[in-house]
Amino acid sequence: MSHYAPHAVLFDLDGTLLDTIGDLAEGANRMLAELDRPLRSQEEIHSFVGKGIPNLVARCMTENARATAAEIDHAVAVFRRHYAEVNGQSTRIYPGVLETLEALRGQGRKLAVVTNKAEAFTLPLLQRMKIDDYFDVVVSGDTLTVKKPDPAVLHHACTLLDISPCEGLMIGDSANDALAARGAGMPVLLVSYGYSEGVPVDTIECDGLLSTAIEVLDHIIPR
Ligand SMILES: O=C(O)COP(=O)(O)O
Ligand SMILES: [Mg+2]
Repeated sequence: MSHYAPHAVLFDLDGTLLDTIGDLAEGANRMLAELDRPLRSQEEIHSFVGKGIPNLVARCMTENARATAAEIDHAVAVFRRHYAEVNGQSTRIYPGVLETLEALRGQGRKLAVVTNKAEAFTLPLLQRMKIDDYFDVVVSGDTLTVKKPDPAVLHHACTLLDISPCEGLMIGDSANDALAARGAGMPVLLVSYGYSEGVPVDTIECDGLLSTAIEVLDHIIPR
């Protein structure tokens, strides 16, 4: 097992820190119902999460169906209205996450969230789940004009954290996290319980798999 001594640990949000699928599915199906489109199963929506809200909405509208670009743009606005109402309602913190954040903080490491979720939903959700105080830096899906897997979001987070990418450790759940970290030159561990767009997580190139968040601590040299 590889061991790291990171100055900062950067976490993905959906599927890594928080189980948000119930609220994402509720927001998506309220949108589809309002637009008179066929509803989607939670399993389908699970495989659509990972590349941000516009991508989730586009996939809900176009997979085995047709929609114009204008219809998708309108659907994004409808989704955002519904998701704002349900964001956090059925969201749960994954087992071991609070203990892990506490331990890392206790070791004096900086913590960050780097998510593809839009900022308007990220900050209220962190507050609602009472985990916002753990994080020194939050980079959301629309903080820059690009999202994960573009490494620019990790470079941006590192600038705000005042570290170089090799002094960070990324914890994520999908190829978007792994590719962003690889591109930035940052080690990356993936949790096996999250949302990986229907791709088996053990087929994604990374530095190690975690079956619960607390296993992050096994990869870190204590100080
Ligand atoms: O909003 C998404 O599609 C995924 O968000 P995440 O980057 O926190 O997993
Ligand atoms: Mg994720």
